[in-house]
Amino acid sequence: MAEPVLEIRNLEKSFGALKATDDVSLDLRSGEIHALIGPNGAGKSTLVQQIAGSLKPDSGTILFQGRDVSGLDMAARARLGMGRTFQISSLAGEFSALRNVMLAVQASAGSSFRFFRPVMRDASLIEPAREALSRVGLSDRASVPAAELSHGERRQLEIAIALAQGARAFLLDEPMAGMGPEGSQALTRFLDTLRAQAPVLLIEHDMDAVFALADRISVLVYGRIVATGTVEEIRNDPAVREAYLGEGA
Ligand SMILES: Nc1ncnc2c1ncn2[C@@H]1O[C@H](COP(=O)(O)OP(=O)(O)OP(=O)(O)O)[C@@H](O)[C@H]1O
Repeated sequence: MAEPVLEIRNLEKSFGALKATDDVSLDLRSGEIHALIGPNGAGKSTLVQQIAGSLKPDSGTILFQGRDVSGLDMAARARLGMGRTFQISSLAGEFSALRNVMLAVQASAGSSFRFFRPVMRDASLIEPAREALSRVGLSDRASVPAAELSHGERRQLEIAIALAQGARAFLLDEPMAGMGPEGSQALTRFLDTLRAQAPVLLIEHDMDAVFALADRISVLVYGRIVATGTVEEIRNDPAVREAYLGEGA
């Protein structure tokens, strides 16, 4: 079995009397999509924020590529290769897809010494940016302004940026949000190819996407993981059906 890239051990987080994260342990292995599902308020966002480093756990450990990152802030974790795309996009809409990647690569490389060099003529930025667009299948959209890309293509562009910045694993928090059925299906096809480049911890309400993509699913209910297993195991788990999926799921 593949080595875990990300390992969460015995994580705890309370808000007053509410245990939002209750002794959560899970891992993300190389080459897999591991989906985290659960009803509204189960604690998915709280867990993602702790993994990304924007919220401090009360106790527990987070290992990334074997290294304890529990004490590191979000920027430090991102520098180690924890990629995260946000529900609110930070793309510059008027700039081309290629330029968005180049600017991000320049920013993450610490660009002050390049201050006077026009970004679009900087060969050291063009190649990695083109390579990143190719890795997400956006090569033929390189010159299109980000604002003119479809919702799903913008997600792909955000992932290209994270890859260009050295992402080794992804935390994707509801990537299908706000998409129609066609967009979701196209993004599902893309995410299916992404696992070969970097494993994905996928938080998603769209169960068609989860069942189509997940190698494993963990089910969170009231802050606790009640089951982890394959799609088949989770579909057939009586406790999961009762707690979450409901009748006829
Ligand atoms: N900063 C906070 N202060 C107090 N309570 C909070 C805070 N953040 C989250 N909670 C509570 O913790 C619980 C888990 O919330 P969280 O947003 O993590 O759930 P979720 O599974 O992401 O829900 P959704 O699917 O609706 O996004 C909820 O009861 C929520 O009200």
